[in-house]
Amino acid sequence: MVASSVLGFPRQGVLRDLKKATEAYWAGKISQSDLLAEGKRLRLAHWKIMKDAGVDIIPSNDFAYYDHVLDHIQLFNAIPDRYSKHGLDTIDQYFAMGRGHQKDGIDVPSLEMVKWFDSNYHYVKPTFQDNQTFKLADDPKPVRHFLEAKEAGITTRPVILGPVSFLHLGKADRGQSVQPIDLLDKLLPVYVELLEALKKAGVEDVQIDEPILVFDLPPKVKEAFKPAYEKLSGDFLPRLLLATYFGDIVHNLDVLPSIQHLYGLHIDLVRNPEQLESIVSQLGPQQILSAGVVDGRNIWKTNFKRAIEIVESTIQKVGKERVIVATSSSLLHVPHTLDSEKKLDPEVKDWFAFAVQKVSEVVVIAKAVTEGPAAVREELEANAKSMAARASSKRTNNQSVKDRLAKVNDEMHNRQSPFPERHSQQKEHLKLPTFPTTTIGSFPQTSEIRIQRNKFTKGEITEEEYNKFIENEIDQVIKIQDELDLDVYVHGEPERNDMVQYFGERLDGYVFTTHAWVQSYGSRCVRPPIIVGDISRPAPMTVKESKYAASKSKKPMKGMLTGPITCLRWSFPRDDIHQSVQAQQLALALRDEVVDLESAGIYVIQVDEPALREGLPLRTGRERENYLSWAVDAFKLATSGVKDSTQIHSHFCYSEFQDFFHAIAALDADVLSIENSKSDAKLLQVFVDTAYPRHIGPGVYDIHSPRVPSEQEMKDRVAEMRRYLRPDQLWINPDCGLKTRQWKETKEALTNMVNAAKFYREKTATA
Ligand SMILES: CN1c2c(nc(N)[nH]c2=O)NC[C@@H]1CNc1ccc(C(=O)N[C@@H](CCC(=O)N[C@@H](CCC(=O)N[C@@H](CCC(=O)O)C(=O)O)C(=O)O)C(=O)O)cc1
Ligand SMILES: N[C@@H](CCS)C(=O)O
Ligand SMILES: [Zn+2]
Repeated sequence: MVASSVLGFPRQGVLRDLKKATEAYWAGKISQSDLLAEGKRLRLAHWKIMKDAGVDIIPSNDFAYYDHVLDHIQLFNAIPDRYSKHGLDTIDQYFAMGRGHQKDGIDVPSLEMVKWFDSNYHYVKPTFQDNQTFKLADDPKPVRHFLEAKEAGITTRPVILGPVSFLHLGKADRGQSVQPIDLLDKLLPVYVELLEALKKAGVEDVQIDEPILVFDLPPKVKEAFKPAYEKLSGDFLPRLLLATYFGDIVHNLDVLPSIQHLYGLHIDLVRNPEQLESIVSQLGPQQILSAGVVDGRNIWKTNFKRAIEIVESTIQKVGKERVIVATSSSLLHVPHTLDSEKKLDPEVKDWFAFAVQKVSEVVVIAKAVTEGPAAVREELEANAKSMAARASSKRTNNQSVKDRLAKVNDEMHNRQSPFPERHSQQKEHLKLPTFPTTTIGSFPQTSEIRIQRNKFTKGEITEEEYNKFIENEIDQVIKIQDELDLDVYVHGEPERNDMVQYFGERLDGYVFTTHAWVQSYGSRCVRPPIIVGDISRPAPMTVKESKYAASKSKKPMKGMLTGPITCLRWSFPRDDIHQSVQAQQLALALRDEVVDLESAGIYVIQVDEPALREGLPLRTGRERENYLSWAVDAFKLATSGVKDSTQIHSHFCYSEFQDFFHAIAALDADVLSIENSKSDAKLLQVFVDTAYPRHIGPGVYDIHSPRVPSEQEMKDRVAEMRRYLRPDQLWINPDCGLKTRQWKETKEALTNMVNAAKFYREKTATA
């Protein structure tokens, strides 16, 4: 029999129940036990969905209140002193690491949070000390959750992050120099202890994730697998199925023979079906292959015919008893259920599968290969019909979009003049002081804004009333920026539900959902729009609000757009045409918007590309350069239609550019704002090494945390930046937009930020 398996399930629940409970707990509206009870309810509900669907191998310990990597930090007691010394309750200490803690006399910023591989999910980075020790938590969560499921009559396979990935995905704490992988010997005994405890609780198999095997790894990290997995195997421990996802592991094949004593291996055959042959050739004679054929990263229905062919070919190679049919990765990255979507056009709804539907898909595929296609004939026929309908739909063939694309030429990718000429015109035109201050676009999305938007969506208020409300919000935001004395203003983005969803809702070729939420970080979720066809812009998308704001402000107003790559990456993209074509279609739509903004009197335009980096293929080499080439072209196509005197900004909320700086430079943006407050200012060295000529605003404070940094902290940060950047080059801004913050902390933090900028402005003037 071929077993079916799911690598992980979304945590939030049908209506983002976990988000609501967590935020209510933070706000002091529910108790700790209420929150824990809600977590338990959700876990049980999700296990039951999988059990009722007939899944053979159901995951546990995939649930996390904030982030699963953070769970492991606490599980192994890799908790920096600054969090452990206050005697906080376990869960509060956990949230303090995730989001910072600033109350009851405790003031500690969060740990760094970064992208999980090439997804839009963020994990909390393990942060190690030179004298790091590890200790297994009392009552370890993987054991507790396994027993919880068992009590409900559900046998699960716990998921844990493997020791090599846990270390490699971490970093040395600020001021420390330890190389995380050197901590392996100290960490392994704690893994053994955990596995022993799991075995004692009745666990037979564990899914141990080592996703870093998809990267190009330093030799030292590669060599760490052998000793690690030797120590983690033995009759006294559960059997281990090592899981990889989001890429192929063929380049790390030489690691596999060293871990032959593993029970099995999981590989992603959605991304890289071609790796099957090589992997199978390295499997030991008894080892299981878990074939990831149901996409954990996108919402398209699985093509059963294709998936069954892959599984059948695996069976031919290793035999039925050694194959598992699985999701390609955890389903964390897809929304909960399609059943909640009552407004989707039935034509496209028939093309989609969310987590609940994907759970059934693995069961159908496993049954098809176990019992033969006749056992699931109806499902196979319906699936073939959906595939055919999608392939022949009119949505995917818009001739006018194709015609316009054919006319794109090189000239359309370049600004009229090089930067020095543009800069002198912009200087004349905008008259900005040194160390100009600005924000990244969004101001707090208050519950009042969300309530009014919700009322408008439901038809409870008219468009006129909603527009009036938005204008009033813009008025307020301008008044506050006047009071703060910022230099380049923004309109605050009150009309936007999300920086990608908003554009998806205004472009042809997209559909959007009502409940299809996906966790982005902590309690924050996004509702990615879905690209179903060729993209075009039926009408201006942002001009009305920006024009209104500009008419009310005395300082330059920055127009605010989401760039083509970010629109692509944070949507669910099509899988029937190359992403470069989708990016080009988006770029042309945005180019029209940029030109329309300029015509409306907006002379500073920011085109956000925070997703540019996460789109980088995970391995270095030709594939990466190819991506960067079309991604940079898309940005330039979107932004090059304006005059020299119009200043193009771009924004990235990450600080690691080292591996693709040439692409950032090639964007030719007049001003870049980047995240920098939580990373080492040394990362700015790349701007020095490359003699980067244009302007940069490295964020001076972290916006993910409610904590307000003092004026002195920001001055210190600016002082560090000044070691790398020329005074005439440096802008002062936060790390990212302020939509998740409250007004009180926003005003306080920005006051400190503007004061820090003024301090340096005066100092430079008198020097
Ligand atoms: C900058 N980032 C973004 C990423 N991806 C995106 N797609 N967008 C981003 O901005 N990736 C990297 C980072 C991640 N950062 C964030 C930051 C903030 C959020 C966030 O705040 N998400 C919100 C949801 C946003 C949204 O769409 N809001 C809707 C309201 C929807 C809603 O809650 N409706 C209620 C009813 C209304 C009410 O009564 O409040 C309901 O449906 O129940 C809107 O504004 O209209 C979040 O709350 O999690 C995400 C990623
Ligand atoms: N303009 C957006 C960028 C977020 S990455 C914002 O300010 O929210
Ligand atoms: Zn950002």
